[in-house]
Amino acid sequence: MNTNQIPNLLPFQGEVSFYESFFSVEESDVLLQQLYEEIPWKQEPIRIFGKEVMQPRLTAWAGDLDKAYAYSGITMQPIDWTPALRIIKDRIDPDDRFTNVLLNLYRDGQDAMGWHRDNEKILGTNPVVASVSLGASRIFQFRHYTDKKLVRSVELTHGSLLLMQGETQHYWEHRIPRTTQSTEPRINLTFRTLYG
Ligand SMILES: O=C(O)CCC(=O)C(=O)O
Ligand SMILES: [Fe+2]
Repeated sequence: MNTNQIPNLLPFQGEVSFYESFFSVEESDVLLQQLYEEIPWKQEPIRIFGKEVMQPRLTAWAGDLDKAYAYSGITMQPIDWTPALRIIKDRIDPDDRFTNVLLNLYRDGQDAMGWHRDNEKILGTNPVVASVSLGASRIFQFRHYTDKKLVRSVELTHGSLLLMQGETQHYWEHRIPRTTQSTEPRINLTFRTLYG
């Protein structure tokens, strides 16, 4: 992927590029519907400060079947690539660098994801994360890990691709805040490489 002409959304200490219409509207409509139906979406509990709470969204983990994914006190067992996932992966990852994808289904604006970094050891030192969004537009925010007042925002639209790389996961947290604006579902796919 050639990212040379794309501006960096972060001012320093990381690289984030955004491709608004990576997939056409027609293609995105079909992929959204297909993923909605073919993925075994589940609401999973996570542990936060020792307490078990349900995640405010549905999730799934797909790709390399040898690679379970452990985060926030849960371990997700992978499902195989589905037809829609293969179509998306072939388009964003022709060199076959990513081993797996984490899927999130935000049922409406009340579903969200809190501040976090994608910095699990298994992702290596400078993880490359490719994030595909389908369905309702949602605001995606970055905030600097030590200067929490330093925030950058981008609207993740239907068919968009956001690429996080370099030192991003060391210095910046990200989240999808709740909103009263959006009532339609949104599916997000974050492609990752798991080492080992
Ligand atoms: O839904 C999104 O755009 C963000 C997902 C995310 O940050 C993650 O899966 O780690
Ligand atoms: Fe993330």
